[in-house]
Amino acid sequence: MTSDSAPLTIAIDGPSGSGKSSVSKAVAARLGIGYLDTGAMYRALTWWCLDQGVDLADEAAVVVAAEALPLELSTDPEDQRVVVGGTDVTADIRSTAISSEVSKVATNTGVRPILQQAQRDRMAAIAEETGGVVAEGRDITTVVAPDALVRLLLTASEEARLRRRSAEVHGAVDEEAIAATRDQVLRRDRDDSAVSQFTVAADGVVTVDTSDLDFDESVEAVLAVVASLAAHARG
Ligand SMILES: Nc1ncnc2c1ncn2[C@@H]1O[C@H](COP(=O)(O)OP(=O)(O)O)[C@@H](O)[C@H]1O
Ligand SMILES: Nc1ccn([C@H]2C[C@H](O)[C@@H](COP(=O)(O)OP(=O)(O)O)O2)c(=O)n1
Repeated sequence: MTSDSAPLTIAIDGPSGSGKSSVSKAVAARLGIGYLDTGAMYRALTWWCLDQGVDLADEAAVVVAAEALPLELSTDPEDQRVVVGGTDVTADIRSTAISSEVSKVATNTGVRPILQQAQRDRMAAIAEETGGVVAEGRDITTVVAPDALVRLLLTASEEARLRRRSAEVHGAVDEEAIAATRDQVLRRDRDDSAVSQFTVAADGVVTVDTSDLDFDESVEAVLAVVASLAAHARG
């Protein structure tokens, strides 16, 4: 925590497979504060559009859907739940089907400000409720929360990110599994880079490269940066 009143706001960006979601959840749990998965919001909107028969190429229609998105998103880092229009889509939004389409929504420039404002509102509510928030995504350190106390870019080599996502999605890291993972990691990051800067740390953003760190070491590395910046803020 910083001073008694100021909430501990932590923004973490990075490419696919860098460990943002899992490390952010572990950090939030260790600090006893809430968690916001902004990627889940883009994924939930993608799922909602497909469920409602909205053409993802019809940018105006997707904006209308974004404004009416009936999204319930858990903020408990240890109990992540995503519900859209009463349907639990926690698992569905992580499917390859959604991963292969989500960039169409994420690169919709009419959608972004709607979700970015919703993310700011949710961050403020979570911080108020729990004393702080860890929010992760692609543009949190640069657009959504550029004034966050802690701003981190979590990155890793392409090889490490492909291996991690392949193990997670396919349960294997052989050549075939890695090849099947390339689109949802490397192609998606290329598409996403068109609307967010998350490959190079912006001014004031600390880079944590997890290429050669295991999961626990990654969590400890992030917690060390948080402790250092929080102490500095206390003066
Ligand atoms: N440093 C690490 N070493 C090994 N595996 C990791 C590491 N960080 C995350 N993982 C694993 O890699 C996979 C992808 O992590 P995730 O948090 O979903 O990444 P992102 O949210 O950046 O796409 C998950 O199965 C996660 O447990
Ligand atoms: N703040 C954010 C968060 C995610 N996105 C986009 C980029 C991604 O392709 C999708 C899904 O994000 P998600 O964090 O779930 O993706 P990864 O877990 O990093 O693979 O949404 C974004 O544009 N801005």
